[in-house]
Amino acid sequence: MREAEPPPAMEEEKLQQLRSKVTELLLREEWRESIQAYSHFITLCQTHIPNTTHDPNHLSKLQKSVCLAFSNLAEARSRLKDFSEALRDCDEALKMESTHFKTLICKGKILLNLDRYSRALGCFKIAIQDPQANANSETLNGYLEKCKKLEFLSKSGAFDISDWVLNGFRGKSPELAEYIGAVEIKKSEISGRGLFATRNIDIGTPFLVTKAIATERVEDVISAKVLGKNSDYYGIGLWLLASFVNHSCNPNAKRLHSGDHVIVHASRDIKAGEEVTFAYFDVLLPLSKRKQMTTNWGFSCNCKRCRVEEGACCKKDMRELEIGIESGVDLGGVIYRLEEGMRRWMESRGTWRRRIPAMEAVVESVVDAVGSDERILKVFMEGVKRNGGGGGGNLVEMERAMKLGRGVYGKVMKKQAMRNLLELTGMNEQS
Ligand SMILES: C[S@@+](CC[C@H](N)C(=O)[O-])C[C@H]1O[C@@H](n2cnc3c(N)ncnc32)[C@H](O)[C@@H]1O
Repeated sequence: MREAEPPPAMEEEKLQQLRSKVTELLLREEWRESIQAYSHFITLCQTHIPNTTHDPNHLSKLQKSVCLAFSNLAEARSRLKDFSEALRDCDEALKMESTHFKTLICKGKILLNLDRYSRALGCFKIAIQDPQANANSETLNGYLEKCKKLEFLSKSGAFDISDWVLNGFRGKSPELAEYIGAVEIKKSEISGRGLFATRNIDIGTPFLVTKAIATERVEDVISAKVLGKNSDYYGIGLWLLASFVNHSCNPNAKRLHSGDHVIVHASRDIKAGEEVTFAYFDVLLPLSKRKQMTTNWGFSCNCKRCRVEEGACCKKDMRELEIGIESGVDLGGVIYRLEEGMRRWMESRGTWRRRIPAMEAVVESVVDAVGSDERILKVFMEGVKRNGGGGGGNLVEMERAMKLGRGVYGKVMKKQAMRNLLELTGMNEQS
């Protein structure tokens, strides 16, 4: 026997009760419960829609309720970061009312979160034409500007994180967009697959800015860890494209974490076709310690530097260097002695083009390998200060400092900001 349909008044009352309940859940920000309740509410409304076709007013009211419920459902899902389902809910709402203000804002915000800047811009552009936009014009214009800015950044890679760096990586982290520069994934000689440059990349140039696809954090925000500057780094994440970058003890790229994003820049000039590599750990360590580190990481390092240092040609020099580092811990002294040795060697032979000797290999493995290490920059600054500098030398030294600085911080720092930073570290005292 068919169950009798409830009279419209009763049905309306039931819906009203459910409506109050879901609104309360939403206001209390109980997202999971809101999702359940809204889904139930929508199903209930949808079963009643066929019974209301004879009453256009009632039908339209019901459809409006469903549209709003889908919109709120999307909001609740997006709060739980279920963006794909949330987008589907937005589209359901927009099917019923293509310019639904609340849904357009919600969809725009979701798309922004998913780094779909131009589609997000499209949503906000429609929303701003709604009369309700007047009361929210500041927020809406903010979103429009943000979309335009991020769209530009994702196309140009013209990031500037000067303020944040100069502020010691504290405070508001810079607004970043996903950006993929001239790179591709290919088979690597180091191990498995690797990331390769498809064009020459100048030192300091950011060529990959990407958001973590998964994070696990102890603190609310993953804070930046740049060479020990931020000791409060408590988080792990998976950055898909960056995860193809192999380790090298002579790396040519550097990472900088900002929120969920990682910015990758060239810490040395990278040639087209060259593999992009990171230092997974402190590569200023001597060979024996680095071997321990790679063992901890679960692999045996197959980078060029390790292969050279393991080779017979420079074992003696490397041993001396290791003893020097282990006993003296005077990093500056070691590096300067090595540079001095290299200079003398060059002078005695009168040319740079001869066969690369052991000492040069040693110097290269220390200075070149870790040139993007902030400690090297500091040692260099101290050396410049100690030696006084002066006259034309200043300019050359400043250029070297700028190059080292770009290796450390990247071109993501404006030139003037970089100058200020270097001056803060003491470069100005000699001018
Ligand atoms: C983040 S993945 C790099 C991408 C990896 N090659 C792939 O094909 O997916 C890190 C892994 O690559 C390998 N690897 C990275 N650098 C290496 C190196 N210098 N020598 C040997 N294996 C390395 C190790 O197996 C390491 O666990």
